[in-house]
Amino acid sequence: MNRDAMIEAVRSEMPERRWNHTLGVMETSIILAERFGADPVKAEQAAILHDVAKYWQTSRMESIIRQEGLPADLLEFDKELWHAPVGAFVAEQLFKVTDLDVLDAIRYHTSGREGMTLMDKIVCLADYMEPGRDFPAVHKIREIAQHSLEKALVAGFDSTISYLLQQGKRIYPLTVAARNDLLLFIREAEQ
Ligand SMILES: Nc1ncnc2c1ncn2[C@@H]1O[C@H](COP(=O)(O)OP(=O)(O)O)[C@@H](O)[C@H]1O
Repeated sequence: MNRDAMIEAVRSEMPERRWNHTLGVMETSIILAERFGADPVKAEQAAILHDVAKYWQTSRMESIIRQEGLPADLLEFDKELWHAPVGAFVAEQLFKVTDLDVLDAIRYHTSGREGMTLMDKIVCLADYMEPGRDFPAVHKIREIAQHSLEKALVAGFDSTISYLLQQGKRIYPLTVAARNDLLLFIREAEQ
């Protein structure tokens, strides 16, 4: 599917507010890709599709998770986490995306994972810091992202984890693994 058709199809899946967020993630993903040496075309494609399943009914997402063998442990955590792996499934099956870099960046854009690729990091960070975002740590995250993708992402995960702790909610383990791994990556890069 070409870029314009993809944009129109994704746009029709969400309210205008969320589409504006997607536009922000597209713009920010391109900037980060250029800054940190990734392919901006792939980064933009992952950004266009990252929230494609965000407004799908819970029951529809649950069926896909169960029937398509997506990680079953997702079902024990906040439903907000489901749209990312379901989105990767939709990108592959309905939008015919074959590039694993793009599919994984969609799949892990909310949770992160151990061993995040450059593309995973870019889309996940863009989701945190696109211009429409407004939460206490966002200014700091944008500032850190001027020089370090990994440090900015750790700051993003820290804000999510703090929020979840404050709310007494469960933390999906992939996010903890992602944060631990990024801290190791940063330490090794500085040695
Ligand atoms: N690691 C996690 N464990 C549990 N819940 C999470 C985790 N990461 C995100 N969430 C939940 O998912 C929500 C939405 O995340 P995200 O998709 O990044 O937000 P948005 O809908 O603003 O794009 C968070 O506010 C939080 O409630």
